[in-house]
Parts: sequence; structure tokens; C-alpha cells
Amino acid sequence: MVRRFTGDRLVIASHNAGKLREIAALVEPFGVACTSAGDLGLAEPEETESTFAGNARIKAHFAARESGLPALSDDSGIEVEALDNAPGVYTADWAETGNGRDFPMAMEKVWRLLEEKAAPEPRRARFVCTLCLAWPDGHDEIFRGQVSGRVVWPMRGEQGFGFDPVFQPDGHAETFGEMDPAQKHAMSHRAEAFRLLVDGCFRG
Ligand SMILES: O=c1nc[nH]c2c1ncn2[C@H]1C[C@H](O)[C@@H](COP(=O)(O)OP(=O)(O)OP(=O)(O)O)O1
Ligand SMILES: [Mg+2]
Repeated sequence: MVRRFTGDRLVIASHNAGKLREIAALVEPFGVACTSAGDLGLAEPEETESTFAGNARIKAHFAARESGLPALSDDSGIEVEALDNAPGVYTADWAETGNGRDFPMAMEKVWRLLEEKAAPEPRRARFVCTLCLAWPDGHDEIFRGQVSGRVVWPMRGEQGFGFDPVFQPDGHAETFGEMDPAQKHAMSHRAEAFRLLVDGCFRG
């Protein structure tokens, strides 16, 4: 039995400004007020699991426990088929420099590895998003979405965040980085996971 969310306030257990923007846009039409983990001064727990669901659980349960409110986390990444699905859960780690994140560097690393392998075009990839809604009593619900496409080079577009400039979803000529935010929200991995969350917990 999926537990329904009946409150009017939700903690978004993320410290990523791009995700916070996208999740707030998805949640607010349901009349739910969002507060971010950063707004509450919560720390960023270490993401020590090797699966999206495992890390999503760590982030949501930590925020729910600390705040005493239901908390929604998002663990996501890009899986590149010719790289054995790397960087996957480690997408953010590939951008880590010790002095903040450098996504252009991480995108170039992916492209360089594909070149070294002489991976044929199209270079199939998918974005994956796992959402975890956790309650302070320890209950949680998990939802997963994905969107298929290809890695392109060079980077294109200034919209979005993270790996958006090198991801072109199937059936579209633009990268996520070139799309209007509303267009990305209608088809993204995050949007699909969110639809499942809404069906399960907000309307169920
Ligand atoms: O729609 C997306 N468009 C482009 N890139 C994306 C997207 N979704 C995830 N990504 C990439 C960047 C992000 O940094 C990493 C997830 O890593 P992940 O640990 O889940 O998120 P994070 O550390 O940035 O924020 P936080 O853990 O505080 O929610 O995958
Ligand atoms: Mg993270």
C-alpha cells in the first residue's frame, strides 16, 4: 500500500539549485509549499550507496529525521551505454574538483572516453532519476523515471544544468541545454518519476 502525502509542506532534500528549481516547479501546482534542505541549514549527507535508490533514501531520510517533516530527495545521473553505464550514480563525482563542480570538464571526460573507444554514433545514453519521499517515522516511497537519447559533442545550449548540454533526447533535434525549461520538464527523467510520485502519493 502506497502511503499518501497529506501535508502542505515538503522539504526538498537537495543542495542542487538546478534540481530545486525543477522540483519546485513540479510540486507547487499541488499546493505544496517547498523548503529546501539548505534553507533549513541541513548538512549534505554522504552518498555512500552504489544505487540511485540507496542514495535517494540516505538523503530523504536524513532530511525527514532532522526536520521532522516529510522530505523528498532526487538521486539522478547519466548512464552512457558504451561506457558500461558510467558515470551513472557517480555523475556528480565525475564533476568534483575539490573546489566545486566543473561540469564542462566532466562532459569532456565522457566525450574523450567515447572517442578513445571509437564508440559508434549514436552514442546511446539515458538520464535516470530516482525520487524518495520519506516521512519522519521512517516510512518511504521510491519512484524511478528515465529518458533515452544520445550523447552529442560539442556542448549545446545554456539552459538547464549538469549534463544537459550534451544530452539529446530521442525524437528531438535539441539538447536539454537548448530546450525551454517547460519542454524539458514535460519529457525528462525527473518528470516521469514525478508523475509516478503524484499518482502514488498525491492523488492515490
Ligand atoms: O536533469 C538533469 N540534467 C542534467 N544533469 C543532470 C540532471 N539530473 C541529474 N544530472 C546530473 C548532474 C547532477 O549533479 C548529477 C546528480 O547527482 P546527485 O547526487 O543526484 O545530485 P547533486 O549532488 O547534484 O544534488 P543533491 O544530491 O544535493 O540532490 O547528475
Ligand atoms: Mg549529490
